[in-house]
Amino acid sequence: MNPSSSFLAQVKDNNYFMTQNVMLSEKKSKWMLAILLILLALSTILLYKYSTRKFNYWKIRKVNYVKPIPILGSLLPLFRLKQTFGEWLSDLSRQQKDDYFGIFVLDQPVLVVQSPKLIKNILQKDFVHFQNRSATGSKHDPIMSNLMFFSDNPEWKNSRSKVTPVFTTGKLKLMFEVIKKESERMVDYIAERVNVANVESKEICAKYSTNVIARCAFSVDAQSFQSDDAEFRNLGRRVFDFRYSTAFRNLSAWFTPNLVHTFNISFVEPNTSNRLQAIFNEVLDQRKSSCLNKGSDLIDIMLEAQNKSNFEEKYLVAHAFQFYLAGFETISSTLSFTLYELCIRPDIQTRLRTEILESIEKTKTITYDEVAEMKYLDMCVCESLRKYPVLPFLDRTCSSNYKLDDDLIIEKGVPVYIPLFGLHYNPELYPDPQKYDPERFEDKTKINVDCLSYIPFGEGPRICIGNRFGLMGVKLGLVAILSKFKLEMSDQTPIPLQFESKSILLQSKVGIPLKFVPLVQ
Ligand code: HEM
Repeated sequence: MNPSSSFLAQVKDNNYFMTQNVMLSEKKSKWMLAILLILLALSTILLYKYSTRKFNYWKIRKVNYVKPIPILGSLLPLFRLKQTFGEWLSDLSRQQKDDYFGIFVLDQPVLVVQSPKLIKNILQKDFVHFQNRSATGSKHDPIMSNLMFFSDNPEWKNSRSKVTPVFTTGKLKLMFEVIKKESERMVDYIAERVNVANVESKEICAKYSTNVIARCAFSVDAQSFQSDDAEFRNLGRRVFDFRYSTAFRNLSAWFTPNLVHTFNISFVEPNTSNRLQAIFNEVLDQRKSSCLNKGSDLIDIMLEAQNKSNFEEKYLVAHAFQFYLAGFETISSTLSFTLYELCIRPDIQTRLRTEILESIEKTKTITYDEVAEMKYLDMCVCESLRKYPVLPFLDRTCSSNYKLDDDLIIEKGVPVYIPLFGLHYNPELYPDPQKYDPERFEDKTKINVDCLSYIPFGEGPRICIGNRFGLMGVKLGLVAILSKFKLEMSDQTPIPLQFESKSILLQSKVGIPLKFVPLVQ
């Protein structure tokens, strides 16, 4: 055979084998693709079946409910990030006229109770069935799992009884002086920014509340007014910023408690949490080895409690942590929302300032008792907390079957949400609810008598433990600011105010820019 024809035969053979191979691998790929598609279809069907398996829950019980979709349940509007969870629940309350209705948080049936009478039963009268929240902290995280907010009975009851003595009137009076000093620092800081348009008042309030909490819970001077980069303030920014990862952590605590435990999703990002713990441990060690500051702050009060009873150190850290988490954003938001309303309602601002200045004029100083006696100040703060309840919904889990009314038994394990924001904006309870009107609280004896319609701090045995401390921080901040400055709107002061949809707490989307004008020019 001539060499060129043998070469041609070889090439032909090779081509033949190559074509065979290509055909074989094409066949293989097609099979693989088919198997993949079948697996995908099967898992989609399984996922669909699994995520919708409880979707008849409310129908069977003849409870009106918000139609769910697979995987997201009733939460689709929230994923569009147009509203906060509190506003969404409030809208639902307006649409659903019944005393209660069902929703699905992903695949979990949840009962939303909006009748003030039934709310009173759940939070107070029949508390024994609703002692725990549905929100949770990861059980693998020694701090989060021991936060009072997230703990279940009996641990909760034990912590609550240990921490309650921190907030007696005597102790609050001691903390009053510490807070007053911080309010004076805030005034000095504002004095350097007067007559300037669009000063970010929310940031000023956050610096103030950070200093207050750092002093009262950690005995640390946070120095937030000295530097924009102060460590404590930065840690606070990271806990409540508007990043998607923060939203994921926060929302998981309420909406996917099982995943929180399985994947150890911490409410606070681990770096921030570790740093706060390290600071607190340092302070604790210093305090144990010194005899300074006895009895004036949370650490001393808790060390005292530890000496009296068996109080493990991990609880001390968790309580200081709790103080920081629960206290700093709530105080700064309530204070800044009040500044916002006062700047757009100069008549209310003037009336409040008159009360404050008259009170200071009498004694030339500000005392705990005087602040407690300022009636209009109290009315304004109450109205701020009605319009801006920082935690816009409450949650409980039913711990044993409970007869809600003649038509429904709430089963053990079902979460119950109370749409606090919706309640506070119900026009039947609060006519013209968008209006900022402190007169609603002229006579507080009429509020919450037979039912619960005003609950910015929650209610019942799990009511906010720091409510008097929080009110003191907000009121002292207002007294300090209004006795020195007039508040005016700036071109960027948002009207109406929009809330940040990625935050579980009520926060303004764009901060609260306004102008401070000195009273004495
Ligand atoms: C204006 C300020 C504040 C507001 C509006 C506020 C609001 C709330 C609300 C709505 C709850 C849930 C209550 C419930 O489920 O019934 C709560 C719980 C709690 N708050 Fe506050 N809070 C404020 C300040 C504070 C401060 C300053 C502290 C700490 C020092 C604090 C510590 C707590 C704790 C530990 C709980 C959980 C109580 C428990 O489960 O027994 N709060 N707060």
